[in-house]
Amino acid sequence: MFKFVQTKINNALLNKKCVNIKLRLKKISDQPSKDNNGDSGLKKFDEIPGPKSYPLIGTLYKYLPFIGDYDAEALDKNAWLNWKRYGTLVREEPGVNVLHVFEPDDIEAVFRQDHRYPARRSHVAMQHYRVNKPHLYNTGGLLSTNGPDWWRLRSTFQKNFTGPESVKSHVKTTDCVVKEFVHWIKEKKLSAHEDFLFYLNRLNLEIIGVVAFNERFQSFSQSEQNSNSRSSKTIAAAFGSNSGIMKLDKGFLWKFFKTPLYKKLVESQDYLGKISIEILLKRIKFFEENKTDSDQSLLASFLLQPNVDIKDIVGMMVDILMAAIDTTAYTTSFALYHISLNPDCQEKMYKEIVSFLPEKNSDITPEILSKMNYVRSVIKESLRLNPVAIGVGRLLQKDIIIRDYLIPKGTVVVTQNMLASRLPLFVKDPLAFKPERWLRASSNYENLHPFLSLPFGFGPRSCIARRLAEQNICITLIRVIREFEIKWNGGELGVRTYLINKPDQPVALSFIKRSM
Ligand code: HEM
Repeated sequence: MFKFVQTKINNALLNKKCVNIKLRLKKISDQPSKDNNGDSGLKKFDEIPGPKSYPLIGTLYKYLPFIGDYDAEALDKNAWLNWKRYGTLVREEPGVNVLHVFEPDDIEAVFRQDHRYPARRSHVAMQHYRVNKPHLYNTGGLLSTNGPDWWRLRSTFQKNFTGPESVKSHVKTTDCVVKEFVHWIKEKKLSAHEDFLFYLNRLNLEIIGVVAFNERFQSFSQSEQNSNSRSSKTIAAAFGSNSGIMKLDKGFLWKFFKTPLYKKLVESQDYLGKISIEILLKRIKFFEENKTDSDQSLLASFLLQPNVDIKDIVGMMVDILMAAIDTTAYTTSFALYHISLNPDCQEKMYKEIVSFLPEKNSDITPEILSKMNYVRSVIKESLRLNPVAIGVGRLLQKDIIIRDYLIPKGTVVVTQNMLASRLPLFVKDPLAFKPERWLRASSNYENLHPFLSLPFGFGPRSCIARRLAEQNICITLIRVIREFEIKWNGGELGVRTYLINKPDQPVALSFIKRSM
């Protein structure tokens, strides 16, 4: 239904928007120029259209049940209402000044004017928790820290994540884990309406366990499926941390007393901290007794780095557990959803995979991965329609100019990439799943705006593990489609936003074994 209404309104808006976009393509200067009277000639932030704001509560009433028509867990739908009602730039004041930016040219302008230490206003309560534990943490961690402290962390750990050789070195171990997973699906005989997300979470815990820490959680074993097991509690603690972040960021009561949501965050962070320290001590002991080059994990590379602070490593380990499991499991869920609903795409994928892996058990190598163009375009297309983040958030470190408006330092800018990626103004037939639009060699290639789909963010603050995450998803899809034909058993899959976009109903799939 939502899809239908969206398409109708999109079409009605299309002509108007095309005229607007041509009229307003103006060059953006870095600094506001002032005339002799000191008047910059720029419009004020308050003049940007948006819902009415009241003293003290700002626009928070829009999120209240019965009174407001925004839903704190449906940010994609709020974005849609904002775009429909107010246009390309929308001002909101739910406690802080927020600017929603919808068009790719404007999104580009935001990033082009970003500070050298791009900042986000998120994970505020988690930062509060960590800085109050100075025996364990030096900072709030990479996710929540801003300014020079953030850069110190980022530059310490970046090369371990992003170096092409380092990423490739994880292909073999990841493939081993995924092969086991595929074997497990064959044995398990999943029922048609079971939620496959439950198992994708386990798979991604297992993958990040070996890649990041050289640690197997054995989360598919009988005992680990128990809700009290280490795997189950780690997955729950990662979700428990992530799911409260957005609401805690909006609120402030937790600063004065421990609200139930803050308590949940504390419990989850306590658990992730405990697990990280146990693994860290185990690795340090291992290195004392063995040669270090037998361990290719990220943690080994952190420990081998000169002058690295052990408390920064603990923070990084907890951030990895928080950032790796849900994001990758949700992205894989949406990719499987789209593939299963588009049999032609599935067949093309299968043909490409078989051409590189003629035997089911043939090894996946970095060279093979680099040649799987169609599979990679499937991932891009799925992330266009279903990015885990609705867009990218930035806390402005200086005044910037967008479309003749002066946007003051301190404003939270949210780029609305998910919504923009679903508008016919920027993409042909936007709600259709067409991986070919990403393939230069295809007649259906579209030269999409480079700032339209940004599932991993942009610039120096973008996802530190992008290559690793893409590689993990690619290996998972290759192994699943090589082994099974998949079918979708559910309805239209939407999202609920708990910081990131989670499937709003069970990921219900059938797996039909392929004969060869
Ligand atoms: C499909 C999977 C993933 C997606 C879509 C994703 C997406 C994102 C996005 C949108 C950001 C914010 C970027 C920005 O502000 O410009 C981010 C940041 C981050 N991601 Fe990922 N991510 C994924 C997987 C992972 C994994 C597997 C890890 C860890 C192993 C990870 C660790 C991080 C960290 C630590 C940051 C904060 C970086 C910083 O602030 O400097 N992510 N990710």
